[in-house]
Amino acid sequence: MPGLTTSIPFPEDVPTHPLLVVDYKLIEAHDEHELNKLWKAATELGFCLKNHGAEKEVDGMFDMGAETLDLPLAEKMKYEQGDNGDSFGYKARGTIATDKNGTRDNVEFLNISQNDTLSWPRVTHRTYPSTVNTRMNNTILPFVRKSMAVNNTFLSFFECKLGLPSGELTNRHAPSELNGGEARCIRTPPRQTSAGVGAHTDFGSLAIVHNRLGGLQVMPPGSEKWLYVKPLPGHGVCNIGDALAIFSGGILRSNVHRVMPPPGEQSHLPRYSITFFTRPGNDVILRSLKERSPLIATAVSAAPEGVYETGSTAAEWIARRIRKLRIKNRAVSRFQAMLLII
Ligand SMILES: O=C(O)CCC(=O)C(=O)O
Ligand SMILES: [Fe+2]
Repeated sequence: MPGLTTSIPFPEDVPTHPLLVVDYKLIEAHDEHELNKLWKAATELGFCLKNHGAEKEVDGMFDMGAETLDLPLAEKMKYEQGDNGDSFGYKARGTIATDKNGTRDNVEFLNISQNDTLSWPRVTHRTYPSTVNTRMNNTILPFVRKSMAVNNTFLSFFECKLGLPSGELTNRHAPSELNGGEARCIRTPPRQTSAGVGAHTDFGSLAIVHNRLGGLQVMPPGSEKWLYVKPLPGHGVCNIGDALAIFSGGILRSNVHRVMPPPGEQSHLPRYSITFFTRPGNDVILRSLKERSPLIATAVSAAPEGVYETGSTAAEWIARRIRKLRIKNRAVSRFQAMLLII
């Protein structure tokens, strides 16, 4: 079980940022102290989640991810996401940029759509390698369902705290609609020296990241310093994405994070992570819900004009962000720029 390797401990001497730990069992029990902690974390820097109930499913996802990413490259390339802004499928190494200079990444992704998982064996968006298909019912579906339930609980809670009518957030994430929600496995080869995933905020609404090795880093607000998040066994790391930041007029914070090689001796191991992303329905317009909540209206009025009015649907927003990352698209635009100069 490659993702489960804990034989080399996280080093003691690297700077870490201790995220707040939220206990999902207490959230389900409406424990006031825990709910306050969740709200604080969601409006500041994200949090670690324990007792999420998907521990067994997460282990299965690490196995499924490793089995799939171990397939021959030619087989995986049949499912490559391409340069048009699609996320689902396989992302080969070296296809996206990790910084402004266009430095190529060194990670592979396997992205499995929430819609495809729920409609399996009917194809909603695309097909997947055989190692995914054989695990769809017994591994991926239970993982996706449990992760959706956790995120849905959070969305309902945020609705309430933001003073939104019930359903304003959850209905924008209806599983029956086409959406960009996905389960992701990332693999970084051992002994890397540069970023695996460059600094970013997540495109969608909520992400739960599970990892066994270090590598995930956050930049706390008001700081210029990257700090590792030390993986805690059985815990997920929850991040708010851009869509929730926009809906809430910035009250919910999408935090900046990146993936670096695991620290110290852990860098000798391949690194796997498993993430579930909840994203709004494809046709949902990304704009603040200021008409639906006085609290959000106040937050928006204090922000520069128009920052929470993207004019984009969730599908356009995500596709644009992914297209921009793909090296090929950058190469084309540099070439076009050259033609313009000549
Ligand atoms: O691998 C990780 O720890 C985080 C991955 C991540 O941030 C992402 O896929 O958006
Ligand atoms: Fe991320």
